[in-house]
Order: sequence, then structure tokens, then C-alpha cells
Amino acid sequence: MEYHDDNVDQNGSNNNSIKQQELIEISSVLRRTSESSLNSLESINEPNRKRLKVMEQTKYSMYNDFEDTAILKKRESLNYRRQRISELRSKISTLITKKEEHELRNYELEEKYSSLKKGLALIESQIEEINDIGQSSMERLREKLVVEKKAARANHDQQVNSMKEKYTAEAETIINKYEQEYAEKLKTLVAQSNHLKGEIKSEDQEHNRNLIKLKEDYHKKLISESTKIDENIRHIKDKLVNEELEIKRKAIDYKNTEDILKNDLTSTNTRLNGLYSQISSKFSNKESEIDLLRHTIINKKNQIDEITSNFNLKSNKITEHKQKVELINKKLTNYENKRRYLHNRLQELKGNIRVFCRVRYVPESIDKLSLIEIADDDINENANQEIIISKNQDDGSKYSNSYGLSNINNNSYTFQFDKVFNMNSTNAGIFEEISQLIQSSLDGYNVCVFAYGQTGSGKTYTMSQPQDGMIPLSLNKIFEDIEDLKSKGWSYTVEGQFIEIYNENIIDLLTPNGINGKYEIKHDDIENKTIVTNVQTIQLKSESHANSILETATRNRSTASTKANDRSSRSHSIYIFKLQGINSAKGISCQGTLNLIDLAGSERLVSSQAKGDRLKETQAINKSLSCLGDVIYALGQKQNNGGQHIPYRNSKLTYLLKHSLGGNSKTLMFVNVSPLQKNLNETINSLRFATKVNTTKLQPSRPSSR
Ligand SMILES: Nc1ncnc2c1ncn2[C@@H]1O[C@H](COP(=O)(O)OP(=O)(O)OP(=O)(O)O)[C@@H](O)[C@H]1O
Repeated sequence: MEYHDDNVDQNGSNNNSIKQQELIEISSVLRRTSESSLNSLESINEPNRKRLKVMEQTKYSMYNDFEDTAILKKRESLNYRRQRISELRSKISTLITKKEEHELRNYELEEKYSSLKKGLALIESQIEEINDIGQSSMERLREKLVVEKKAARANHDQQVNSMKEKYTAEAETIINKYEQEYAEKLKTLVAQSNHLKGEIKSEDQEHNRNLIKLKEDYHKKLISESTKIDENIRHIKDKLVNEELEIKRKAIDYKNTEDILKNDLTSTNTRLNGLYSQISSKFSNKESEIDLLRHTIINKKNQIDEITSNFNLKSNKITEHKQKVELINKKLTNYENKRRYLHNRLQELKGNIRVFCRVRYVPESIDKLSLIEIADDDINENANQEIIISKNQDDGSKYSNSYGLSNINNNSYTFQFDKVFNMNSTNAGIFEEISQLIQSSLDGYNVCVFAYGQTGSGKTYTMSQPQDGMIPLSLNKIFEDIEDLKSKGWSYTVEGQFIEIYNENIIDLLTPNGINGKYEIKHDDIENKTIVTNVQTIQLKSESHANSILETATRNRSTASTKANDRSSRSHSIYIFKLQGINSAKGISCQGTLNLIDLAGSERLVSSQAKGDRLKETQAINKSLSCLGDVIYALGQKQNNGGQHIPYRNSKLTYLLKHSLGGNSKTLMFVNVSPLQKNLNETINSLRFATKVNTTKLQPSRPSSR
């Protein structure tokens, strides 16, 4: 490159000499011209002067060109130095790449260390295996392990040392090489810088100043680069020292781990020896125990064989018993079907509409009794019992305590009913006669039991007397029978509704304060079912539950009665119990309804002498009672003559009982009569009404069952 500088200088001096030559030639031309034309100078003076001026200008411009060329030279020199600096930079980046390569090698070394660690773990697992195998093989393996460990350690140490040496040498070589290179380059640069300084000094003041500035900047950069390089070298050196320390530390760790393993191995060995001796003694103990157990097992096996044969015998007997039970169950079902049939047949023979007459009890001390002669339990040729009423001729003095038939005369009235109960009859005794009907309602028939009679004749006493009235006794029987029927595969649900009809209006006794909607009677003529809209239906879970609901209804009725001036005497109370039975085993079901009714008092208008509201009430009662008689009569007529209209709609009572009167239903009417002289007319009237009902006999029909 020095050649380049010289070449540039030579070209510059060649140009200068050419220009000097030209100047010399021009000067000589001028001189010759001035000499030869001295005389004619005056004539040509002016144009020559002009030419001289032009030439002088040319000379000055040539001088300027010369100065520009020098600056160009300097610029080229500076470019060359810039190029050198960029080369230096690329060398520094190469050095950094090498440093990274060194780090990569270090990482590989660590990888190798971790694989060695894995090898150590494998050896540990082998030690565990040795423990399992036993003492003898353990010793052998331990020796093997020691050898392997020594070999591994020697191998590892060798590898570590050789790698350490290799990398230390490499690192030192690299560092020395680079240090040398950098020193040489620095020296060259400083020399070049000095050379440049000398050259620049010879330039003019302006250029000198610029060059000094450039030199200073360049020098500063050099110093900073040099500092960076020194820093890098120091960093690499530190890292190498740290790595060496780390390798040494790992070697120490490895040594420690080995010592720990040795100790563990020794303690495990001791422990296993102890365990072996313990197990040996236990083993001999267990062997004797096993012998004992073998004998016991043989004994137990014999016992089990004995028990198994006994079990088989008993199992055969159980199968035999089961078959017998099945046979008995079948027979029981047949008996139950027969019982139902015979029971219904018996009820039919007794008549689907029956009338029982009951004479109310009055103490003997009360006078003015009419003479009532009641036949004894014998029945007459119509299978009926008779009640004979005659006026008391002697104003009570001839009261017969024998109830004989001796006093019959023209003033007497004879009535015949299915049953006549005298004053001394009890509710329990009467219930025995009607309990069969409760069974019918459970068998799927609609049953209607009602008490008819004048006020005070004992209707409520008969129907609702707590403990032994027909209603509480019926509920008692229902739940008793349901319990019995369970054993025959039947399960029942019992629902209750408690209604009062007052002045042709329906009242729900469980909602005494009334409801927003209307109570409407609706019939399902296909299913023979009746519902009253908005009336509460209570599912009666047990006898006690049913009795508590009954109490509520009775209490509500008597409360309303007190408020409305003895309303209960002038209203019909109707307690409806729906009995639904299912026999899942046989796949059959049945649904019956039991209606228990306490009718309003049946006074005639004449004897009641009622006026105003009471008159209306009496008219309503009489209308509904006479409708009841009409419906029963029409039912009898229909059976006999066919096709007759049944006037159910004429009263709320008969409309409500549409499906419980006639058809498959069974009806029982109590006619309650008073034995008092003063009630004679009402008594005869009641008995006449009852006779009309009693003369209606309905043909049997099928129960409501599926
Ligand atoms: N067989 C009887 N033994 C004892 N007392 C009786 C008997 N029958 C009725 N009584 C009594 O006679 C009174 C009137 O009877 P009960 O209230 O049953 O008549 P009723 O026909 O229901 O009257 P009402 O139509 O006003 O309701 C009651 O005090 C009742 O206890």
C-alpha cells in the first residue's frame, strides 16, 4: 500500500512537471514574442496584454488544481484506514463466535456428567436388586459394583482431566493467539497512525487541524475497542477458572456420594442379616402352625360336607313347602272369589234396598208413650219384621213391658221392614247387621246408608255417635278389612269427602268458610262415578287419621249449626268414602263408594208450624226427601216396567246420589222413630215413607271392577 501512495505521488509530480513544462513554453513564447515584436509592441500591445491576462488566469487555475489533487490523496488514504478498522471488527466477531463454541463444548461436558449420574442411579437400582436376591449374591454384586465404580470413577477422572487439559490448552492457545494478533495489530495501527501524523503535519494548517481531530476520534475508538477486547479476554479467563472449579467440586460430590453409598450398603447388609435370622426362626414356627392348620382344615371340610348335605335336604323340604304354599294361595284366591260371590248373593237375597226401623230410646219414667208393639226376632212370611203402633188408650197406664201382640186393635198400624230394632238396641248390635254392606263397598259396589226420621228421633245418634255410630264403626271396619285383604294381595286407598246440603246448597264441611268457586255435581255415566267440583278430597291413611278428619267435619257442622240456629237438624250431611282396591298379582282392581248420610228432620209443614225462613227450609227438606222417595220408587218401577225416567235432578241430594241409588248399588235406610205419644203422627208418617222405599226391590247387577 506504500506503493500505492508512491504511485499517487509520482502521478501527481508527473502532472506538475507537464504543467511546469507548459508554463516554461508559454514564458518562452511570450519572451520571444516580446523580443521579436518589440518594435511593433505598440501596435499589438493591447491584444497581447489580453492574451497575457488569459494566460495568467490559466496559470492560477492550474495552481488550484494542484492543491485539489493533494486533498483527494488524503481522502483516499482515510478510506483505506476505514476499511482496516472494519476488518478489525470482523475479526472481533469471529473471536466472539469462538467463545460461544467453547460454551457449547462446556455444555456437552455437563451432558456427559449427567449421563454418568444416570449410570450411578442404575447402579443404585442394582444394589436394591442385590438386597432382594440375598446375602451371597449381594457380596458378589458388591464386589462387581466396587470394580465398576472404580472403573467408572477412573474413566470419569480420566475423561475430566483430559477434557480439562484439552480445553485449558485450547483456551490458552486461543487467548495467546488473539493476544499476539491484537498486540501486532495495535502496534501496526500505532505505527500507521504515527506515519499518518507525520504526513498530516506537513499539510497546511487547515488540513492539519482536521487530521488531528480525525486522529483523536480514531484513537478514542481504538482505546474503547481495545478495552472491550481486554474485558472479553478477562471474562473468558474467569469463566474457564470457574468451570475448572465446578469440575473439581463435582468430582468431590461424586466422591462423597460414593462414600454414602458404601455406608448404606454396609448398614443394609447388617439389617438383612438380622432379618434373615428372624425370618428363619419365624419360618420354622409357621411350618408347625401350617401343620396344625392342615389338620383343622381337614376337620372343617368334613363338617362342611355334613352341613352341605343337611342344607340340601332342608332346601328340598323348603321347595316342597313353597309348592304347598303356592297351592294354598291358589285355593285361598278361589275361596276369596267364592266368598265375594256368595257375599254379594246373600246381600242380593236380602234385597238391594233394605229398610231398618229403629225406635229411639226414652227412659221409662217418661209418660205418654204410645204403645208400640214390636215383634220379636222371628220373621214373618215376607221375611220381614213387624212394628205395630197403636194409640195409647189409657194414657200410658197400659204400657206393656212385654211388647206382646195382645193389644192389637182397630186403632193400630202395622208396618213391615227388613229389621226392626226396639228401644233397647245398641249401635254395636245394629252395626252387626249392616257391616256386610261395608264388605260390599270394599268388593266394588256402591253402598248408600242413610237415616231418615223426624227431628230428635235418633238419626245422628245412630249414624254419628262417637265411638259406636255407624260412621265411626264403618271406618273401623273398612281399615280392619283392608288389613285382612292385604294377605290376599289387595291394597286399598280410601278417600273421603264431607258434604252438607242446606237449603239445596252444597257446603264442604272441611272448608266451612266457603271457597271462591262453585260446588257443582258432575257425573261420569260410563264409569258410574260422581264428583263434586271444589270439594276437598282427603286421602285417609289410617283409621286414626280418618277419625281425626271425621271429628273436624263433625265439629265444623256443629259450629255452623250453633251459628245458624240448629242448622244441622235442617241439613243433610253426606260423608262419601271412595274405596279403590288393586290386586297387582292377579291384575284386577275394584272401586266402590260408601255413602253415609244423616238426613234432615222430616217434619211435615202442618206439624212444624214453620214460618218465614224456617218455612222455606222445611219446604226444601220435604222436597228433597220426597224426591228421594220418588227416585227409589222410580228405580223399582224401572226394573219392573223398564224405560222409566228417574228424577234424580229434582233435588241436590238425589242428583248427588245418582250412582249410589239403583244400578249396582246397595241401599240401606234407617227409619228412626220416636216412641212418644206426641210424635205419633210424625212416626206414622216416617214409617209410611219407609214402607214405600221398602217395597222397592232392585234386581242385582255387576260390581264396578276391572
Ligand atoms: N238409642 C238412643 N239411646 C240413647 N239416647 C238416644 C238414642 N237415640 C237418640 N238419643 C238421644 O236423643 C237426642 C236426639 O237424638 P238425635 O240428635 O240423634 O236425633 P236426630 O234425629 O238426629 O235429630 P236432628 O234431626 O235434630 O238432628 C240426643 O240427645 C240423643 O243423644
